[in-house]
Amino acid sequence: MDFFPRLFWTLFGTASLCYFVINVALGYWKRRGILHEKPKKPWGHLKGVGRKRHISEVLQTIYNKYKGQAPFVGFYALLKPMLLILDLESIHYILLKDSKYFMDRGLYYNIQDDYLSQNQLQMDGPDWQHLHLKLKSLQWQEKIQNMLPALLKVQQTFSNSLREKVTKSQNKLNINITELVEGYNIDCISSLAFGLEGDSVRYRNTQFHTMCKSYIKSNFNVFKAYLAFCFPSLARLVQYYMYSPKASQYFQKLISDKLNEREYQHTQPLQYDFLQLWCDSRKISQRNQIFKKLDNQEIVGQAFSFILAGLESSSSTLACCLYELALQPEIQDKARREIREVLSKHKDNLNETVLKELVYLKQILNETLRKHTPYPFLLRLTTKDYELPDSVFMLREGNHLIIPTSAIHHDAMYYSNPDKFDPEHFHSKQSEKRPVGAFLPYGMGPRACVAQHFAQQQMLVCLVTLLQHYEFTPCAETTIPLTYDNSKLMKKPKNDIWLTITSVR
Ligand code: HEM
Repeated sequence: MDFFPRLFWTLFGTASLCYFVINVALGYWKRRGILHEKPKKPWGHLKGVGRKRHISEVLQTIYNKYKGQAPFVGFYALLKPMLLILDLESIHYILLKDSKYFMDRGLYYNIQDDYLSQNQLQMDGPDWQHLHLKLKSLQWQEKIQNMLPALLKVQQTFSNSLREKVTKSQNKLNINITELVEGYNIDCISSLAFGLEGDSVRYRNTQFHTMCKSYIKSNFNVFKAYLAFCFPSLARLVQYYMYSPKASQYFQKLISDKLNEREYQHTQPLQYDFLQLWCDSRKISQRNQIFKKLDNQEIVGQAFSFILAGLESSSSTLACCLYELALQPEIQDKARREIREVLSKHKDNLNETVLKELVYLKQILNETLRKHTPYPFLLRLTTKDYELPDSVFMLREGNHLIIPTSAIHHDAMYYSNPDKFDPEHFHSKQSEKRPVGAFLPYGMGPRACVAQHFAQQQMLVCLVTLLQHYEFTPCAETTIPLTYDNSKLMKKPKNDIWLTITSVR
């Protein structure tokens, strides 16, 4: 056959096959008779996401359109059918009561070829359960209080360096808040999880800092990552990996050196930290055969989860919080008054009791997590066919579920005037009235955030340090209103937040 007819039939055949595959894939909810949002070919419902729209906008639009009509509604992430859960009762069953059917997230991980993916956030099935049991046996949630001194040591360095910087500029300067709080969080991670002290206000370009910002491989491609999410077994077969081998090697070597220092040279840190907890666990587990000891690789994965799960979420929350306080000085003043009163009651000794008594500051933090929910949705995979109680609705094995936390946090049924930043939303009288599941910034159930208490402590300590001594106001570089970076799944400000910082007495 001549070249042109052959080319024509090849193109025609490929186009027909694509058309067929797209039609079959995007007809899934129709074939199952499930209420669904009509998809646009071939994007499903993701048209413009990543460029013009943030994923949370799409989820909120579908949530607002269908809530009250059914417990869930079907939609498509490109060709992948997904279910958006619409009511709090179903959420309660999925995350908590019947969580055994929804223990997985269905994210891609590859223990053999991508060591850093061996972390609690990404792993599923027996791999996750095995690690989860080992970590649970360490009772680390209970031990987090013992780590406050280590956290306060980081805070002290941060506070001293910042004071020096502000004093040098005649007590007032325009500052990149995003960088400032991110630096504080990196110092917390490097010190508590990797045993490496940092001082980000003075030294920003350390190797640790660079690796925290560049752990994704340089030729990362969103489309390939999407394919790995849809076809994980195939992706493992072709040894697909996401993390930069350089970052992987760096974190592995760092942890292995630090573990050697602590285990064989017996260099105990002055303050108890996560690395010491993992280190000690190896001695305990040698005696207790029920739980096998954590190996180096698992410790690297745990330490890395501080960066993967904790860095952007905490940094974005702190930056958004200071932005909101700069726009509403009366709320900022009230927070400062509370911090000063509580601290002076405890002779300026920042401790667990002080953090407990900072009721209004916690309202502010919760309001930030509500309005700027860093993880705008939770993800679950149905691992067994499941009928929602008292209904005719069936979730099939393999269905991916999305719980739209950000949309729920903006639902006027649960929060009056939801677009306004108002810490009174979390006044105890308001919170008590709210149903379970209406505030889920850290998720809920067995796969909820493992570090919720630690993250809250870390953010409160930072806010106390900043608000006690400084006032924050908008400056010429402040972008108002704040918009989110559409290219991220997380809700993270698009532009760095700049504010004027002024020393106050
Ligand atoms: C503002 C701060 C933070 C927020 C809002 C946050 C939120 C979340 C959310 C929503 C999840 C998923 C929950 C679910 O699916 O039900 C999660 C999981 C997780 N978070 Fe956090 N997180 C924060 C900070 C941290 C920090 C500092 C760490 C450090 C270790 C951390 C470690 C993890 C891990 C390991 C998981 C996976 C748990 C599992 O699947 O077993 N998070 N977090």
